[in-house]
Parts: sequence; C-alpha cells; structure tokens
Amino acid sequence: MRIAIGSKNKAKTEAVISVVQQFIDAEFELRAVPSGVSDQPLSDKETRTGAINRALNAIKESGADAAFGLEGGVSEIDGELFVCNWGAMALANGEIYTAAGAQILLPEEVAAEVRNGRELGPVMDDYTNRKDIRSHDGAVGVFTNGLINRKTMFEHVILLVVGQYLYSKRTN
Ligand SMILES: O=P(O)(O)OP(=O)(O)OP(=O)(O)OC[C@H]1O[C@@H](n2cnc3c(O)ncnc32)[C@H](O)[C@@H]1O
Repeated sequence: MRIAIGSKNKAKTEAVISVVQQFIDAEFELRAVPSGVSDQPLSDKETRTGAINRALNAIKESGADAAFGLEGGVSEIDGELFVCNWGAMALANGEIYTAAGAQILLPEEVAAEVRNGRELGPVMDDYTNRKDIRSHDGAVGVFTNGLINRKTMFEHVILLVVGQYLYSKRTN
C-alpha cells in the first residue's frame, strides 16, 4: 500500500512509520501539505479539521492509497489552555478515521503568549531556551518531564486511528 504522510515534522513522520509498518505492508512518502486551518489551531474542532485536511491534501497531492495527517493545537477548558492533538487517516475511497491525543495543561506563562497570538512552537522554544521543540519533545514532553514525548503521544494517536481502520476491515 502506498501511504503518504502530510508533514515533514519528525515527531509526526517517525510516529506514523513506526506504528503503521507493524500492521500494514507500506511504502511511505512525506508531503508538507497545508492544513487549511490557522497556523495555531485554538480548539479541538479546528485541530481535528487540520488533521483531516492534511490527510486529504496528502492523498490528493500524492495519489497514494491512504494518507495520514497529524495536527497540534490548543483547547480551552474553564479558562485554562491545554495542548491538544488530533490524527486522521484518509483512504482513496473517501473513508476517514480520526482520533485525539492526550491533553495536558499549559502553564499560564506559556498560555498567555498563545492567547496573544503567538504559535506554541516558538513560544516553547523561548520558554525552554531550546530549538525546534515541536519536532522532538513537544510541549507534552517538556511538561511531563520527558515521560511522554511528542512522538510517543502521536504513536498513541496513530494506534487509535489504525485500530479503527483495521476494525472496519475485519471479517466475521
Ligand atoms: O511541520 P508541521 O507538520 O506543520 O508541524 P508543526 O508542529 O509546525 O505544526 P502543528 O500544526 O502540529 O502545530 C500547530 C502549532 O502548534 C505548535 N505545537 C503544537 N503542539 C506542540 C507541541 O507539543 N510542542 C510545541 N509546539 C507545538 C506547532 O509548533 C505549531 O506552531
């Protein structure tokens, strides 16, 4: 099966490849496609739409049999901001499977910058004094003391997505 991935971010591409290759005989190609949502999605709904758009755009650009999209964002609960993540798998026949990732609270110092219109990626780089956090630990890795990094969190999302795809293909 030819599978496209709608990003070149290593935390995303490595998560998709490491999980999917366990269950599907696949050749992968990476495509940096638009998400069709704002650079910093501000709700679960917008983040999920971004993941779906990335999967659909990757399939359209590549002509692959299936494609994955992963999107990070923030969502607000009772005035506090949580980092949120969504994944989608789109098939050439139009089927779409989606799942959400773990969510954890962002410290108010970080949340305030995002509310002021900055993207979480550069905010996290400034906060940690490190480069390209979004492609490695991610906010989830930083604020769990490295126990769950962004790749591991995305692996869980991909397991949830691929599991639904495999369930739909089961024969009783
Ligand atoms: O290369 P692409 O696939 O675009 O990956 P990205 O990390 O830049 O883009 P996302 O669409 O996943 O995330 C939207 C914004 O939120 C940031 N973001 C989301 N989750 C994050 C996390 O766990 N750590 C740091 N930044 C994060 C990200 O860097 C972007 O600025």
